[in-house]
Amino acid sequence: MSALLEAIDVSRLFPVRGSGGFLRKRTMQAAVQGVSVQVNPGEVLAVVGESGSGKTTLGRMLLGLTPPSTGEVRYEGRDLRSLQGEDWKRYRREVQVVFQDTGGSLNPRHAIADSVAVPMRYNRGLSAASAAAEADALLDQVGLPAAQFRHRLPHELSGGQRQRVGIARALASQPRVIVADEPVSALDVSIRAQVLRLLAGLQRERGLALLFITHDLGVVRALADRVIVMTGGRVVEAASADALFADPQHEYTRQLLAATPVPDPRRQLA
Ligand SMILES: Nc1ncnc2c1ncn2[C@@H]1O[C@H](COP(=O)(O)OP(=O)(O)OP(=O)(O)O)[C@@H](O)[C@H]1O
Repeated sequence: MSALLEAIDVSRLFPVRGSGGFLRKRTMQAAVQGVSVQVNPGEVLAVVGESGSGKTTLGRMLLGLTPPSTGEVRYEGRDLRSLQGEDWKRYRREVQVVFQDTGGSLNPRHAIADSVAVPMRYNRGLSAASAAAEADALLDQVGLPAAQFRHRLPHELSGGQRQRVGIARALASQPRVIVADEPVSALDVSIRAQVLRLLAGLQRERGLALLFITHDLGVVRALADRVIVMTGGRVVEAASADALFADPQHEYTRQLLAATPVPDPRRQLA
């Protein structure tokens, strides 16, 4: 199977901050070093590792938000740097993101139905009326009945509801890939499973590829087909989820598994 989205030997350097917050000239630190990863159509690939291991930086490179210092990112086999005009727009439309805190990316003065309709109009050229109808249908699908929710403002929603809007907004562009960066970590434990179940259901129904960034191995076990494990900006293990949990190969993965109780996946999403 050929990869839909891939990083080939990417590294990303950032300037190191001195203790006073000053940028020390020419002192650079690699957030990601020599990482290759393939996201195949329709699969759930989890990127797991402790805080600071480079997961978000890798996700941002795949999203075209942070350019790699070296190496390349390809969509459908083409280097992002070579994409122009319609090809670039199509990539931006087909590869969407769900952040940890969607609230911050929603316009506080826009009704949520408008936030969902905007990408339909601008990315897909729908008329205002078609976008409004489709936005209503999407809100229904993510568990926010449109009749009740369409006119609400972001601050009138709970964190879990805002995250549902974030998912609807990502889907509004009819993506083929969603990069979800810790999408439930900021939510109350009690509602994490609901939002995860929603994401997993939509991924399956729509055959989306999902790159799921998390430090939560329970989530990995419940959702992922494949897993890559990062530490210190490098990938130390890549395996199917089943193989990773049954027979971790790398010492770091074994430590991660030993440090975290991983509940039965059936209970996570049941
Ligand atoms: N814009 C930036 N400028 C400077 N350093 C950065 C920047 N972005 C990331 N870093 C550094 O790169 C390293 C990796 O960060 P990154 O956010 O990718 O890790 P992470 O695994 O996603 O961590 P977390 O789970 O805490 O978000 C960290 O040391 C971080 O401080």
